[in-house]
Amino acid sequence: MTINSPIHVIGGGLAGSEAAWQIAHQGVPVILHEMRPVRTTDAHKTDGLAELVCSNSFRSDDWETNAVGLLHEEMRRMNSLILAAGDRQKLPAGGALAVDRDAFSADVTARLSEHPLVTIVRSEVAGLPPADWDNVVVATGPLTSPALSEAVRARTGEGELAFFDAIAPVIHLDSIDQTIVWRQSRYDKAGPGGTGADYLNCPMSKDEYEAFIDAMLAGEKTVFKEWEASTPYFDGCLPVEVMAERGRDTLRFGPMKPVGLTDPRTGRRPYAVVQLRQDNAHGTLWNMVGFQTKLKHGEQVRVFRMIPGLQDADFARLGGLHRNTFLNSPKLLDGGLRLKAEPRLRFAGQITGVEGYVESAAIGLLAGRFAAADRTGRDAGPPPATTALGALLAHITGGHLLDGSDGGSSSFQPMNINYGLLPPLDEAPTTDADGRKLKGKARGAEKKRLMSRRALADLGQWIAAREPAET
Ligand SMILES: Cc1cc2nc3c(=O)[nH]c(=O)nc-3n(C[C@H](O)[C@H](O)[C@H](O)COP(=O)(O)OP(=O)(O)OC[C@H]3O[C@@H](n4cnc5c(N)ncnc54)[C@H](O)[C@@H]3O)c2cc1C
Repeated sequence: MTINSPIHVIGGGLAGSEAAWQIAHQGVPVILHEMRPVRTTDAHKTDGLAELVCSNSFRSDDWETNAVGLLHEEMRRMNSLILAAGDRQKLPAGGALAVDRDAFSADVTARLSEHPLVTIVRSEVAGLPPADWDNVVVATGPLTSPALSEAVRARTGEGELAFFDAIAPVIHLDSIDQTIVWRQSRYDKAGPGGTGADYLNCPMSKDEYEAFIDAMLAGEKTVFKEWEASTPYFDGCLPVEVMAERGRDTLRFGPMKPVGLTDPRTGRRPYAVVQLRQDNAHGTLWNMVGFQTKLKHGEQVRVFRMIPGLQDADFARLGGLHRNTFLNSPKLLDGGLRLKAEPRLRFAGQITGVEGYVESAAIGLLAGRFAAADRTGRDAGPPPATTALGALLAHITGGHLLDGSDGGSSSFQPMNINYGLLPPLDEAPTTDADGRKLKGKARGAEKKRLMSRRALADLGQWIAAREPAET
């Protein structure tokens, strides 16, 4: 293969469009295969590239104190098509970046159609790509066509490609009240790789438990979309409120069972327990074990803050349950997003286990650059882990802790970008720029500011070392 042999990108959504753009921008020809309008998904309505299937918002555009805003800024500095089109087609939306969805999709479609190195083919890739496609980016999204998802599942192994996400909330460690929770594994069992004190435990008295069950039963839930409802709940993925509906004690004998745990404050076993398990290698994020839920987001915050120790919880991710095709990426993909078992196939977008328009496009950006670098022999390398781009990549390719100790084969579930994915600062700030002592929210905001500045400085150096022309 020569530098003029095309790279194939499958799927012209947020990730595939960005990947194709990045590849072409590196001077490599690219063929973008999009199945719409020949075939479509249950959510898409048009034949436009990068169609936004639901909200028209890319969320906060504040790069200083919001992680998705930081990701926007990093992508702008990396010549992102999705961010440039978003900026061109933006609508007034306060601090958020919201776009005119039709104009945005038309803009992306036009830029790619006009690019001399991009060819757009409107057809489904209905199985693994032909053997002579040596460099492929698969960006077919949460609603990948059945023929291709079956082929990927056959290649990756049963159980390594999920068709539903069952997301339990994830909480920032520094918002958990350490005077109430304690570290202990059930019966102090160390298990493989554990210490016997691997979980954070939130104890509940009988009254607290009863009030919690009442709140959960009364809480407003989201409903499945019509096409999602035909798929039944999977074993082990029952929403916590559905379990509560089956009997007031079901949770106390299920995920909230207190057996093998002793509250050091009382010396006794509590009436019920909510367990939190470490979610990332940095140890900054903890997920609520067994708490996948369809409670509305506002209700989750209200109800879950009733749990002792979580009264001030800052949620990095709230729970949910959706149709969603995604890989067990930390196990299957290498650091360059290639399938370890078949490195010609690289994955991008939501199918890699990131969540959201911007995150999907961000992984498309990296996959496109990595694919082009393979072709040209230039060093793409991963962006520093201190950047939002690098942190997201690190999370899906290994930073998330794969955990089998609760009996599940994988606890990997889709993730939005958040500051908990970035390595903590060497030293947390105690004073502001004027030397005033920082407390509470102001301290948290200053921490984010410092992490954002570190990210952009590190990204700048990384870009300068690789692409002097772009600095
Ligand atoms: C119903 C729904 C609502 C969502 N709402 C939001 C939201 O409001 N905000 C948010 O941030 N995120 C939302 N998401 C999550 C997610 O960020 C988006 O789905 C996002 O579009 C994912 O980007 P992607 O490029 O990975 O996939 P997509 O944008 O879905 O792109 C995949 C493309 O691949 C094509 N394709 C699929 N299979 C094949 C094949 N075999 N051959 C050729 N082409 C193929 C599809 O037609 C599609 O164009 C939602 C997801 C769903 C399913």
